[in-house]
Amino acid sequence: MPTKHEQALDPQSADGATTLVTMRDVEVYFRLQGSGLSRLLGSDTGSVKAVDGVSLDIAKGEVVGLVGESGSGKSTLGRSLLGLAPITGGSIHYGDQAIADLSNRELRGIRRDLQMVFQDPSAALNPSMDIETAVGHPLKIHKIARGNDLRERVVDALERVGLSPAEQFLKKYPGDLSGGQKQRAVIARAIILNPQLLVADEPISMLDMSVRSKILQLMLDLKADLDLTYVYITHDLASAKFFCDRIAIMYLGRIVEIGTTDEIFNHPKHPYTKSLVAAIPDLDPDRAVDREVPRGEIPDAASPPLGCAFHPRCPAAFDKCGWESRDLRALLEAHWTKVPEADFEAERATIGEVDALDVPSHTSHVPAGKDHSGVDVDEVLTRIKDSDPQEPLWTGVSGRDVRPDGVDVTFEPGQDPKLRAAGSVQVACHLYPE
Ligand SMILES: Nc1ncnc2c1ncn2[C@@H]1O[C@H](COP(=O)(O)OP(=O)(O)OP(=O)(O)O)[C@@H](O)[C@H]1O
Repeated sequence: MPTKHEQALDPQSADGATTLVTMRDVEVYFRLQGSGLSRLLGSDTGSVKAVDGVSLDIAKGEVVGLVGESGSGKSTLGRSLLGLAPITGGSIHYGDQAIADLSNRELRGIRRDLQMVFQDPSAALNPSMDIETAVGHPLKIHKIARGNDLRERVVDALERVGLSPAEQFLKKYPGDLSGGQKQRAVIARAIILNPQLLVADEPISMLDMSVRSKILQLMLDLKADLDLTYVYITHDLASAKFFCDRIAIMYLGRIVEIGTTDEIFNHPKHPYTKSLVAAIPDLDPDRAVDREVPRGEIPDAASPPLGCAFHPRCPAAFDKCGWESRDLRALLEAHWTKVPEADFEAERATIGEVDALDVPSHTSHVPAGKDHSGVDVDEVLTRIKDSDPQEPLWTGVSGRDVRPDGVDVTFEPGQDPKLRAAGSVQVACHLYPE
């Protein structure tokens, strides 16, 4: 007879697996503080969309990877799952319980089932607490065991994570342990309450190369022994390949592609996924291939690009992708870093102040410099276009109106691609229309 709790966790998905966590349109927006004056005036200081409309089901027993560059929202999404980062939109259900609706007491109860392993084991362990106390702490907090029973459970957890013989570790302090041993102790603490799901946030990135795969192997062994489910957060696609059943590629708060590990590695669809897969270092120099690393850096999440957020860096971008004023400014500046000094001086004098292009818009005005006209500006724009006709920004230009004081450049409004099925993966990219 299943317990009430087990019944709650028993919505069967189509393929028969039990869905443990259901996320729908999850948003985690952080309000920007702004200056004291703007707060006083009540003006809108904007927000960072750390997670921006993520839907994801996690089946019991799965290892789901959240992969992306720094700032893509992986940690915030992982934290939101445990109620550590409050959601500002959408819903997260653990079984039939909506995480956002839980009281603090109920959340504490849920945290027996949902545990987190962090990146830095040194920061996760109190340096003045011995390992027995640290690993047994959750049992004490939840009033589950004490005395000999508690010690036995700690010994069992330490043995399970390979800190063996456990008795030799009980009275040690974190400072006595290596990085790998500390992370094993952190994992022991995370499993001691028999959780259902572990969110592991870059659990190996601060460890020596020599122990990284051992820790991942330990986690896989524990998964088999304890029937665990993992959410594995990493910027390192190679480790996700080893560890995950399914991988969600994140970019600026969104999932841009999700599929089985095999699909993601062997048939990546989103240009961002392709670039991440191509950027994995190849240990065999004879098999080295050209790397299609995305150009530029990940944009500011407080002011993401219009249209598809990846378009400014995308090698496959085209007219629909959402070109805008900031792309034009970036293009002008990139061009000016490449031309000879004299051309730069002349073009820079022809075009006036371009700061206004920093306001995101599909219409922009490129002003003429002092003693120059719109015709002169248009000539410069033509020269720039002719110098690199493959530049995808020009596919998005729907109008170039020459005015006396400059040129109005209008872009196709573009669209923000939704995540949708493309073959056996889901992908958010205009290259894969409905
Ligand atoms: N408490 C917060 N207040 C304001 N902004 C935040 C906060 N936490 C995260 N952010 C912002 O949200 C975005 C996503 O951050 P997050 O840490 O989730 O990304 P990440 O992919 O895990 O990156 P990293 O690997 O560097 O941790 C970033 O732009 C970050 O600056």
